[in-house]
Order: sequence, then structure tokens, then C-alpha cells
Amino acid sequence: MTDTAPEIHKGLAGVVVDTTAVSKVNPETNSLLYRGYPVQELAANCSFEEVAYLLWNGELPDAGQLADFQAEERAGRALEANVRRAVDDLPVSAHPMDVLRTALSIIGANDPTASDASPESNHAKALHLLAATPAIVAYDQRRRRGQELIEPREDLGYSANFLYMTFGEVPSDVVVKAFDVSMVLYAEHSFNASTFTARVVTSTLSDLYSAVVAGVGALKGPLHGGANEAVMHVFDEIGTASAADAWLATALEQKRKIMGFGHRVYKNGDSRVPTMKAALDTLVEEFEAHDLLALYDALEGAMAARKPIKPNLDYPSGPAYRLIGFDTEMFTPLFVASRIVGWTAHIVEQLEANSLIRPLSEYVGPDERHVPVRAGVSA
Ligand SMILES: CC(=O)SCCNC(=O)CCNC(=O)[C@H](O)C(C)(C)COP(=O)(O)OP(=O)(O)OC[C@H]1O[C@@H](n2cnc3c(N)ncnc32)[C@H](O)[C@@H]1OP(=O)(O)O
Ligand SMILES: O=C([O-])CC(=O)C(=O)O
Repeated sequence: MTDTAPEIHKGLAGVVVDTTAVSKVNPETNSLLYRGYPVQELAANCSFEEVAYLLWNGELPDAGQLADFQAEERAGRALEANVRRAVDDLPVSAHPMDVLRTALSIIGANDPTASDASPESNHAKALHLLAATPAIVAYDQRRRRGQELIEPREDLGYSANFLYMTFGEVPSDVVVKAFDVSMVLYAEHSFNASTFTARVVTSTLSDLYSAVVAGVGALKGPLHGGANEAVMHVFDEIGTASAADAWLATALEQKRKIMGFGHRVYKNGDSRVPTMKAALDTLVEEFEAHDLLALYDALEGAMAARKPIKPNLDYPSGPAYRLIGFDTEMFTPLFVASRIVGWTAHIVEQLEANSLIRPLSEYVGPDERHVPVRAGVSA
């Protein structure tokens, strides 16, 4: 037999598996468009709610559409009773991504329309998940600190309410804006690992909740969304700016991956970093956190001197979330709260032109063999 070995695309690197109209990541121009709009313009001029509407509907909302959308989002913010009980049953030592994955699964099980895959029903489910996720994350943060649940406020926008439910007060406009910018930047990024996971699950005609919960699992890993948490562990390990270069030399010698650096698609820097770094700078000023910024700059500079690998969005987001006041373990759930928008936009798109996602593999195990007759072993 003269089989020619198929070309293997490890990690699907460079493989175009489908079309999408949701976003365009362009590493050549170092740009990211959501439905055609540059993400920097959206971050500067639009709220996270407007961006969610855009990603789901293809167009920015007019005033009336935005008011209806906000009213629905605000009405869905409370924690469902059995979701709260389930969270209470979990140890406070549970990783917040595990808590969130469990809670989202219960929301799916509560929904009698879970298997209705019409675009209208899926849009309603997506909006419910967008509205409900902050309550889960905020409550988990509070219970880790031995604090009571805070009910949502309908007079606040998404980000202000999220921070209010977490910290018990609405922070300054600078903090709310920096958080909102992070939500806008994290919302969508084409066929990243978690979005692709959600599309794979959707392609079997499973339901939206199953696809979202699978997305949470994929996002948790430190090579993907888990990196924003991992960046902060690295900062804590290094300690001060003056220690950054020596720390990095040792880490690279040990062949460690430096969290918050590198990207599968962008090789000349992540399009979102300048916008998030500017938001981080406003927080550094607000909290006079100049030591943190010095460490940030020192590690970035040390990396640039040793390897041509640039920071990704998780690098400025991690320190930003620390300054806002979240525990490090809460950072990736914040990414989920935002990326639910992108996942669900892709779930709807996948269903519009579905084809079961089922690639091939090249078998490299033993040749065919047969079970020997073994004395004393009967079928
Ligand atoms: C929002 C997001 O999800 S963005 C990604 C967040 N993830 C991280 O920050 C984790 C750290 N980064 C990484 O592990 C990688 O850069 C990834 C997984 C993001 C991308 O990886 P890939 O596209 O597969 O690149 P790959 O792993 O092939 O790297 C190419 C080379 O750069 C090196 N490299 C890439 N990223 C890093 C890094 N963060 N630290 C050290 N070396 C790195 C690799 O070791 C490899 O070197 P080699 O050719 O000498 O073996
Ligand atoms: O695109 C990727 O591979 C990872 C990423 O930056 C994201 O999901 O935001």
C-alpha cells in the first residue's frame, strides 16, 4: 500500500474552517473589526450594551432600540434562587470559573425552552445570560470575602451595576469606564479556542447553554482566557520592577511560557492592547499605582529585549482588574461575562448555515491485531 501521509495542521494553525460576519481579526493591519467597526472606536464611543447589540444584530442600536435592549437586560439581572443555592453549596475554595460553569449550566436547566434553537429564542437566551452572569460573578467574589449578596440596581448601566453588586458602591467614572472598555475589548475575537468550541458543540445541534458552558471550559485554560489570572500570578511572583529581568531570564531558560505574551494570530502585537493599556493608565493614575505600572513596563521591556513576543490583551487586563479590586481568581469569569456575547453571536451564525464539525485524524497507533486466547479468561 502506498498511502501518502496527509498534511497535519497541528492546533489547526493557519486553517480557515468557515466564514464569519461577526468580526475580522487582521494581523497584517493589526486591526479588529466588530461587524465592520474598529474596536478602538467602539471602546471610545459606545457602551458595552451597545456593542453587545451590534454583535448580535449586525448594526448599532438607535435610541429606541437601545432603550428596549437596556430594559430587557436590566430586568434579567437578579440571581435565580436555585442558582444561588447551588453557588452556596460550593466551597469558597472552588475556582470561580468552576462556580460560573456550574451556575450557567443550572440556568440552562431552568429554561423550558432550552432546546428551541430559533434565532429569536437564542437571542433571548443570550440576553438573559448577559444579564445574569454579573450577578453570579459578583456574588462569588463577595462570598469569597465573607460578604452578603447585593441585589442589582436597575438605574445603573451594565458595568456600573456589575461593580456595584461586587463592591457595594458605584466606583468613580474612571473605574467604570475602564471596566466597560475591558468588556468591549473582550467581547469577540473570531475563531478563538472557546468560540470554536461553542461552534463545535452547536454544530451537533446541541443547545445554546451547552455550547456556552463548553466555551467556559475552553476559556479557563491559561493558554486562552486563564492568562489574565496567570499574568497577575506572574506579577506577584516577580514582586518588583527591578526583579523583572532576572526573573524573565530564568523563566525563559526553564522554557516557561510567559503569561500575557504571544498570540496565535497576531505576531506583531494584539490590536486591543493599546486601548486596554490606556484604560490601565487611567486606573494607575486613579489609584496612584505607580509600582504596578513600573513592573508592567519592566516585564514588557525585558521581554522585548529577549524575544520578539508582544503582550496580548490579558497583559493589561490582569493589572486593571486588580486595581479595580477583584481577587485574581475572578479575572477569567470577567472575561466570560463579556465573551458570552461573542460566543452566542457565533452560535446563531453557526446554526444559520450548519455543518457538523468533524475533522479527520491520521492514525499512528498499532497495526490491526487480534485478541489472543488467554487461559482462565472467559468472555
Ligand atoms: C485572550 C487570549 O486568549 S490571548 C492568549 C493568552 N495566552 C497567553 O498569554 C499564554 C502565553 N502565550 C502562549 O502560550 C502562546 O503565545 C499562545 C498559546 C497564546 C500562542 O501560541 P502559538 O501560536 O501556538 O505559538 P507557539 O507556541 O508556536 O510559539 C512560537 C514560539 O514562540 C514562543 N512563545 C510564544 N508565546 C510565548 C510566551 N508567552 N512565552 C515564551 N515563549 C513564547 C514559543 O515557545 C515558540 O518558540 P520556539 O519556536 O522556540 O518553540
Ligand atoms: O483569538 C485568540 O486566539 C485568543 C484571543 O485573543 C481571544 O479570544 O480574545
